[in-house]
Amino acid sequence: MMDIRFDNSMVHYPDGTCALDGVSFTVPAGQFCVVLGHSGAGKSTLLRTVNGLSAITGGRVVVGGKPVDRKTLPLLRRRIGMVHQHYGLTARASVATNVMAGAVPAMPFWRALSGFYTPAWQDKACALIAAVGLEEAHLARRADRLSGGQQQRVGIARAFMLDPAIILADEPVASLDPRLSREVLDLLRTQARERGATVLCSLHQVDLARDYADRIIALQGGRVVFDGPPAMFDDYDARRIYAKQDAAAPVQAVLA
Ligand SMILES: Nc1ncnc2c1ncn2[C@@H]1O[C@H](COP(=O)(O)OP(=O)(O)OP(=O)(O)O)[C@@H](O)[C@H]1O
Repeated sequence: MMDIRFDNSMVHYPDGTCALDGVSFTVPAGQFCVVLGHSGAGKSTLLRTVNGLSAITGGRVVVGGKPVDRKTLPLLRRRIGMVHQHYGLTARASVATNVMAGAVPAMPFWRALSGFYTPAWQDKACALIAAVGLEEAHLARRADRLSGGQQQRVGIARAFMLDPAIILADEPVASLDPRLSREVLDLLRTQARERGATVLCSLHQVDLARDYADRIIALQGGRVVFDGPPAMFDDYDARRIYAKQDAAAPVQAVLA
């Protein structure tokens, strides 16, 4: 179990864009924390500071008591699973191979290169594929032959291959319809709870955030403008964070 602490964290990209402007909050171990905000608010950047894909330019990000830096990152990355908006699967590889690929960070380089997975990894992948609700018949199917919802199930299984303490899910349901979005978020939350993982999940749908989050963080212009339980996140807050981008759109469109 690991917590994540943002301590006045800043990210200025080399072109001068300030994507995170002094963010401070702590995600306790085991929490399902949803990050909301309009496009460009800094959600992806926030998530990516946790596994070092975006380098902080000020403040600190502390994971499980250790600051994220060049020294801690190699080991830390093995404790972090990622779920992507577009699933991030190898299209022509099988479901089983895609899930086993989640073990690559813990494998010797030559093994990863040759794609040689030990029986233990194969068993683990099978168990995870079953846990995310995919039938055995799917094991050998090509990833790109699956529906979007099934592909994201594969993405979730892969993310749990190394028993991560943390899951970073960057808009995991943005490419799915509302029914599948709920199924996938249900699955992600259940798996994270059962396995004791802390989740930082960016979403743009307010209704989903309200239903699935233990806690909502809303970002605007790289700053935290809301931090609290879903029940406290009211329509006023939703209007406020989406006001800029959706000034011309009815609020209901965002809340629907
Ligand atoms: N590599 C980069 N170089 C320069 N600016 C960047 C880079 N990545 C992101 N940005 C900028 O930083 C700001 C925050 O971007 P970020 O992707 O974190 O936001 P977001 O809330 O995840 O948006 P979206 O929902 O569209 O993915 C935006 O202004 C974006 O244009």
